[in-house]
Amino acid sequence: MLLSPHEALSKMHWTPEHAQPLNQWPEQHLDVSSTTPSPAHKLELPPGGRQRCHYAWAHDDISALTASNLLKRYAEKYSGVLDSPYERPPLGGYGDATFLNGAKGDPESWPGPEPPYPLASLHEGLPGSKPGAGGGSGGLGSSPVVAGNLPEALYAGNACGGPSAPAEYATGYGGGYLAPGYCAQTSATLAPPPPAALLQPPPPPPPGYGPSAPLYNYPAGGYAAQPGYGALPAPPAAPPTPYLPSGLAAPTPLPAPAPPRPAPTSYGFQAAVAGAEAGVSLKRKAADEGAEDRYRKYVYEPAKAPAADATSYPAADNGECRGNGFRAKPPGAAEEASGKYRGGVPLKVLGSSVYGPQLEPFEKFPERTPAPTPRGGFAVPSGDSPKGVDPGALELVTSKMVDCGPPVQWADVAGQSALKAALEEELVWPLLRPPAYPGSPRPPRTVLLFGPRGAGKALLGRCLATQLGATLLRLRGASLAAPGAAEGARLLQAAFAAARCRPPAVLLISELDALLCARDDGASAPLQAPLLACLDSGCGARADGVLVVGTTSRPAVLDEATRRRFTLRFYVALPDSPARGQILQRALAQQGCALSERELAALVQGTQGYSGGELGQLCQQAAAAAGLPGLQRPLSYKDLEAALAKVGPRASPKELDSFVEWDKMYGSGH
Ligand SMILES: Nc1ncnc2c1ncn2[C@@H]1O[C@H](COP(=O)(O)OP(=O)(O)OP(=O)(O)O)[C@@H](O)[C@H]1O
Ligand SMILES: [Mg+2]
Repeated sequence: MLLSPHEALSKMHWTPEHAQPLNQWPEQHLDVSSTTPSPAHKLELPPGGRQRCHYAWAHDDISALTASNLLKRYAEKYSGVLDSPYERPPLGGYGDATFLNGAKGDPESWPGPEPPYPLASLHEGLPGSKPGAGGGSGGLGSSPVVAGNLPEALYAGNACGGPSAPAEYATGYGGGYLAPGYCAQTSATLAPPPPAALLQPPPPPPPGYGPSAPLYNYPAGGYAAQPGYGALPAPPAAPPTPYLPSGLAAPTPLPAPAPPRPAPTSYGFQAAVAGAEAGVSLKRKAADEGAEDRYRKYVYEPAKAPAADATSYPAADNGECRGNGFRAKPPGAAEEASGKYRGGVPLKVLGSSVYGPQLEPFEKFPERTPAPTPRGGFAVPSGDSPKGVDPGALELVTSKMVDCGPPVQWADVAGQSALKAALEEELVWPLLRPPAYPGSPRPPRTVLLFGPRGAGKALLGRCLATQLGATLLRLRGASLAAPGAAEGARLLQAAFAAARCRPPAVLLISELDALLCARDDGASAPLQAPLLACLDSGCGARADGVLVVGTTSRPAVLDEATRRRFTLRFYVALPDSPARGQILQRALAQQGCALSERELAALVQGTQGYSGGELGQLCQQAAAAAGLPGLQRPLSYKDLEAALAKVGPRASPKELDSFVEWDKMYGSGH
């Protein structure tokens, strides 16, 4: 029987409007009853050869039933094409062979690699390939025959007119796996909506044909962008992976995890948006957080007797000037200090674990490069007597007020980590650092330390002098006020003058409030005006190399004028438990007493609210009660227990609250 598709169709649903597309089809006469192709057929083979065309040659005699089935099959195929209600590409674009077995028959180059599909349809044997199911596709694929034979059935459901992924593989194929030609989008601008038949839900994939075992073996990138799809971005080429079928694009690799963002610190955003003031407080907060670690490594060792030589703080300064009129510690000061304190018992020997980890020696303060040229006339002592200053008072100050005690390192101050960090960063470093540029803001020259009595304010003042390598001059407000207003003013002026003559110098004025208190007779504080005048002249614009440290346990006495003269105002709080443990250890070691860890912990517990000074008094009281040092026995815990009854904390909770309040209002915070 010799039939051509054209003839077959003409017997089925041939109508004149179908003539045009069908006329474009190459005539293919198939001798379905013959076992060999006719010479005409051989001539009509496309140049690609047999493998390419996949003609369904009949190699054996076939029965009438088979011939009928074949006829029906081709007829349905063509009718499926013709019955498709919506627009589709010209049939010639697909080539005749396309409708036969998916092979290309048209001479135009097809954008994509050779479909490696075998003759046997992949849909055969699949439940979804039954006639009528359509594999979820419409158009060309709506014909059960076509859908059963042609992988192009998948293309038909694409609203863009191009190939698309089936819905059940949308997640697997839809994103980065699909080549541009898949055009998974259903753009209304590109094509009219598919008919209702096309919206049929696709049949579920058979077992084993999930996204992980894809039936559709489209090679990645095998479908180049179709005309009009150019706007679609090409998905990244996925590397093939051994566990995927060949030709299937591997999942798009996840983007490399972003590097962990540094944990947000108190610096940065908040400081930037909240302005300079917030920045300062946040900076302190950060210092607070970091300070504990920074100072934990300091050794807290018992101090030895004052140096035999009184040159720890050289009264006559011949050293070079550094930075803002201050210089680093005198050469060898750090070594000298460590040498002096080396004989002490480190905390890790005596201390218990409750007092922190093992401590290491304090790092030396980093050496600063000397300023290229000394600044101002205070860099090198002039040797001239300051004008307008009583020479007798000056002599008195020089002989009596210059402190020649041992240097005090940061490690010698127990606890107060945040405060030490703030002092170092806001005072010591700016003073030692050369000015960034001519006319840059001057570092602070005045600092007020306020807090309960014995909290260590004077100790910190001495420490500042050590860190700055400065001459230390000490004044007591009560001592200045005692001889009378005139004498007190004279001494005050002489002290400031002496400090200016010996730069760098730290002028430590303890009990500052005594200079500001109103007299008993009701008259205003006679020394306040001289003090303010000295602060203005001694720390004024032209005064380099002098730092004034005022301390008070009554900050409320300071009026605003005095308060303003102190650029920085820091609260020196009572020592916390670890700091109390360190102070007690140091004091007890001097008495030759070593408590057990449990006893020390109990003592620390029992001395809550004690200042450093009171802890020292407690140990002295215990020693005195035990008759030491005449009694040749070590101090015991019982002695200290007995002393606890006699030496108690002086600062009341109400007083402590007032410090906190004042700090909130006027303090620099740390
Ligand atoms: N944190 C501390 N670490 C070590 N010793 C301390 C500490 N605090 C206080 N002391 C000791 O306590 C004693 C009193 O300290 P200091 O004179 O510095 O206190 P103060 O705050 O100036 O007291 P006042 O208000 O009475 O002048 C000193 O011997 C000091 O060594
Ligand atoms: Mg003091």
